[in-house]
Amino acid sequence: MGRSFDAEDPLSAAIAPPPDETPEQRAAREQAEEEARRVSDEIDEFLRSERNAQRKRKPVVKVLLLGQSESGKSTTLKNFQMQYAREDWLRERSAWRAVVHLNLLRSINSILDMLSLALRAHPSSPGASPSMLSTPLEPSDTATVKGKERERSLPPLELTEHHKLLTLRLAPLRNVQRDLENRIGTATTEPAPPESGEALPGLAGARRPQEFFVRSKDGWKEALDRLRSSVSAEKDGARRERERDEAQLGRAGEVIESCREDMTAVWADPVVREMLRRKGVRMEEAAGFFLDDIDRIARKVYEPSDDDVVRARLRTLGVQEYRFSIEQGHDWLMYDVGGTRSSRPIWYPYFDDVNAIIFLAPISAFDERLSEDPRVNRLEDSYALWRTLCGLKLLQSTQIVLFLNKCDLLERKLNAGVHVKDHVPSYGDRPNDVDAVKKYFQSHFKEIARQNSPTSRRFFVHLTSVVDTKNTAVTLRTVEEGILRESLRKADLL
Ligand SMILES: Nc1nc2c(ncn2[C@@H]2O[C@H](COP(=O)(O)OP(=O)(O)OP(=O)(O)O)[C@@H](O)[C@H]2O)c(=O)[nH]1
Ligand SMILES: [Mg+2]
Repeated sequence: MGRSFDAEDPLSAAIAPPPDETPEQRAAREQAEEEARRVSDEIDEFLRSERNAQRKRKPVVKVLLLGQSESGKSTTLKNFQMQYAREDWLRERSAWRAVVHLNLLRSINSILDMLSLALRAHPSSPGASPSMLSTPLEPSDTATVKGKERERSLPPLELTEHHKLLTLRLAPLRNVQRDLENRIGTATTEPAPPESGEALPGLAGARRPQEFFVRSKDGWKEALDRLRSSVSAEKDGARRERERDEAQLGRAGEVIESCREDMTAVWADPVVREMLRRKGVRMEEAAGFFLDDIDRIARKVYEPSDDDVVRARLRTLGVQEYRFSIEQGHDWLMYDVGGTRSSRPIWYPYFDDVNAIIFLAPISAFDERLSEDPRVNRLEDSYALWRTLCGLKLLQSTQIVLFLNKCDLLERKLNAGVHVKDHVPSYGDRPNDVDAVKKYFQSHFKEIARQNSPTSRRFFVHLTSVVDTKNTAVTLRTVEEGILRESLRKADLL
């Protein structure tokens, strides 16, 4: 098929065939033009069907996960991901190896810190001074530290040369921890307490839009990407960097494996356990607890299981956004935010158009303090946040689902002899058993919602342990159906 060209028109002139075109050249040109037209038609058709599909698509359901730091937001998101985005989950799973190893090293090194200090203060150790006993190192995570006074009046710990040897042999783990922290990034370190006395009280006073920033670059999603070998492989420089990183991770794995037996020995040692007991340190309750799994995970070839990934701790900085396709073609956008006080101002811009909020309050934290502000009780902080959210006019028609989380830790704590009324005076003489405590906290949150909501709203609550993936799957299914029904109702689609 030929084409006519207008010699006056500069564009026609520019694309006109050469005047001395042979019949073969002309046939080839026409064939190429035909092919180009076919491709162009295909593109047009593709764009048309995409536009139609967009029009037919059901509305995106937006869900925001809120709660203080370590309340379990990212863990809840992992449960969603495991259930609804299985492929992504499997692709990412082995990248969690370094995070699990880091969690383990932080626990072991904090025990070694305490052990070294106790060894120096031990009466048989040369150069020991009684003053050393009064300045024990705090563990690096949120394990509770209590009973320092009681510790001083007890007989000395039966520390031996064997303990000293163990601390020496495990010394290389400090460098490995540092390397892994550098490798994974700032999401691995907990925030420092505020320097001045004025911390952000809940959300109040934090509404300063000019401070809005998203540092998702540093969040756990990106930290994982840095650990995933397939990322940035295309450029030479990036490939060299990746190979160097992989070699570094490989070396870390070797050192960890070579220390496996000694780590097991430290954690199983009765004197070490007694030392922790005297200090009131309950490692089992700290985030990222893997000390009971040393034999399985302190290996170079270790592959994290689903449960390991759910239990691994990497804090969120900024806002992480995830899209899931949940049944019937509904897309869900979930936002996971950082929960520390300084992260909270960045929650506001997301309140405008979310369909639902899942608010997590870790009820086991009734005897703990915020790591970013040790003056504040964690349960009180959750109450304050809940009060603020329930009272916001902007959210008055947003569905809020409350997860009273970490029920497993609550039970463990009560069984260990911790009394709620020692930390929550209003608990009074109610029984110190798990059902009574859950009921009490639940009614307290319900009452806050009732008193502070601008208009009456239904109280949706779930008692959860989101590290228990089986039960959480059932909870999420109920939550998902409820949120979907509510958002369809609002969009007049039901
Ligand atoms: N035992 C137990 N551990 C939990 C539970 N929920 C979360 N965790 C653990 O608590 C730690 C903190 O959980 P995350 O989900 O990282 O907390 P987060 O709310 O995302 O914290 P930020 O990112 O700092 O705001 C992780 O090690 C989790 O495995 C629970 O119900 N029970
Ligand atoms: Mg998080």
